[in-house]
Amino acid sequence: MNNPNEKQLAGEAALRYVEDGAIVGVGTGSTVAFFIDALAGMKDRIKGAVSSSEQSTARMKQHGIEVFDLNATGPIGIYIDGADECDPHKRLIKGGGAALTREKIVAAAAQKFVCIIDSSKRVDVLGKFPLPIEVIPMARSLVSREIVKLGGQPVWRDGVTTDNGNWIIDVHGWRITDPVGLEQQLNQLAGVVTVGLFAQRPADVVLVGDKEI
Ligand SMILES: O=C[C@H](O)[C@H](O)[C@H](O)COP(=O)(O)O
Repeated sequence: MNNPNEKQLAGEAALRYVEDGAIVGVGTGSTVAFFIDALAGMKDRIKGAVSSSEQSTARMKQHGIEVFDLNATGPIGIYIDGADECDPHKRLIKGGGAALTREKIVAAAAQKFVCIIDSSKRVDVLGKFPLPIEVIPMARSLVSREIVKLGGQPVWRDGVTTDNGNWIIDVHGWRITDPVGLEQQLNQLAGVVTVGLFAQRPADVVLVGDKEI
């Protein structure tokens, strides 16, 4: 079960990693919402943020936090985001909220990725949570057939369009023992925009509640 208390603790604890004058990379989701609310308390000490979704942008703007275009900032020091699953090597499944593509972009631009989760997200092997894959809409069936060949069960997240105008396939039934290999393999399929595996670029720090693991 997701634990809102631990999510709030993690969101607030992440402030420890935010330095004065920073442009902060900000992820998406219910745990990040706690982080954004906490960040609002120090908004006069930071320069602003780069956002990974329209949802997080709206919440930050409500708080008066300035949101920059990543093209205007160059590399950023810190990225704070949640996850759907986290293994002992800090490799993640993300994209339960369909924000995986912009999340992966901002994570790639950041020197340090701090992942904030509650204890329900910790697993030994990734894959119990269905793996989200963002696809170009015309490639949905093609990519789904390729996933079946790889032993997965693709389910179209019908009715969901990402901030980038694409669709999501959730893949059930994979026990992901080689996350880096699977991420590379799926990235090569025509029509795949982003795989919700963060294995080639795992988190640097994971906070479970207010405890760093
Ligand atoms: O697309 C959504 C993101 O990857 C979220 O960071 C992830 O789904 C975790 O969300 P939450 O903090 O709401 O459990």
